[in-house]
Amino acid sequence: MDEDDIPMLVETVPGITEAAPAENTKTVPLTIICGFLGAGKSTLIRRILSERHGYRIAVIMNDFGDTADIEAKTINVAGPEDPNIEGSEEVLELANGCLCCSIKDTGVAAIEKLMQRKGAFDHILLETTGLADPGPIASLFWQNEEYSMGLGRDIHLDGVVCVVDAVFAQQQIEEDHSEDGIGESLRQIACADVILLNKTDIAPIERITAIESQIAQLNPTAIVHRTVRGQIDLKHLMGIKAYATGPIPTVPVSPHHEHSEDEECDHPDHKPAHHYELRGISSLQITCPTLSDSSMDALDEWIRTVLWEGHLPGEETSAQGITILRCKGMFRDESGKTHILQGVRDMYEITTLEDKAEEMGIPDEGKVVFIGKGLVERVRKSLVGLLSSSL
Ligand SMILES: Nc1nc2c(ncn2[C@@H]2O[C@H](COP(=O)(O)OP(=O)(O)OP(=O)(O)O)[C@@H](O)[C@H]2O)c(=O)[nH]1
Repeated sequence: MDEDDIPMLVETVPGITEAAPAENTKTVPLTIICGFLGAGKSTLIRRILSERHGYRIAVIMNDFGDTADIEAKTINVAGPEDPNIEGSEEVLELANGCLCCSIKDTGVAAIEKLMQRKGAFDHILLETTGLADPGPIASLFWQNEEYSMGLGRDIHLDGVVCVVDAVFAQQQIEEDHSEDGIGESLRQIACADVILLNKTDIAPIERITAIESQIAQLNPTAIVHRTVRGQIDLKHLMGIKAYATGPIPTVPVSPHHEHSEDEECDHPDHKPAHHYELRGISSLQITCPTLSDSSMDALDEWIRTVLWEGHLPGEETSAQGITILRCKGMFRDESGKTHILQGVRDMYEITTLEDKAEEMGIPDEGKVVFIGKGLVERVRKSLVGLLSSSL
């Protein structure tokens, strides 16, 4: 979709999903669609906007960050099936300025206003600019105290989808330098819950498998789909509940994520064979035994210290600071309760599953995954030591 194109609300088969007034009890899921310049975000969105799928989807295009001098964006809401397409037009204006501030101060309110006027959507897609770091945007939309009590009470973050260019991703990661040396293309991959490895029609197979294995090591929690022009069943993008505090699927581990002999093994007794790191970004994936109350507290303190202070518990500061971009986890306590860890940047929460884990098919063995910078062997050892002390 060109910059000047207007995003539309798709209202496919009338009658299947009539515009309903926003219910107070139901919040609308929001998916952030990120991806580096030219990866195929707009192609994906255009496809969603023109496809008959029966959902009312609001697409919010956001080009903030591409230029400091942003003109007010207009969001045009219309249904292609609507005979009064002209009449159903509705325009929202988002404030100028940086992406985060705009979303926080105006964007969320604008979306809610839109919902009040047009009825609740089934889903909201927020397409970010190719140079955006989705982390701060995700933390803004992730339900938390500030938002559930204020703005964003009608919206919840469903997940972050990253479109990756199978042809150029590796080159982009190499060339894309930002101030802290990580680069936005890498941050986007690190923060994603679902990755569409796009343009697989024109990428050589060796390149596809190479970037797939790179992604698997950088972000083992992301589910990767190969796509051509964003062709994918929407169920893989929407309603994925990646930030759910209730029942969530186990941390996904696809076959190529499983460790082989020459790859790193999570078991505390096994020494890691190597540590994969790109521009300082890597992932830490550790098997979690059943935890005692004191181990639960220790894990909570470990996470708090690492996320909020950027160093390990017991260390004053770390010469090599730790920055967590995303964390996920699931573990059991001695009473048999299952706990879910969700985090983005320095925000995290650990919630207890109300339902019985066995009934939901959740495995006994827990797992925690951290993705970020500075996750060196010392950090791994610290966490493995903490978790194995409860064995
Ligand atoms: N061959 C091929 N071309 C694709 C595919 N997906 C997108 N393209 C083309 O790649 C170019 C960039 O796609 P866009 O959808 O505009 O990418 P974008 O991520 O929105 O780009 P920016 O808005 O600049 O960040 C366009 O010419 C698309 O037609 C694909 O799977 N295969």
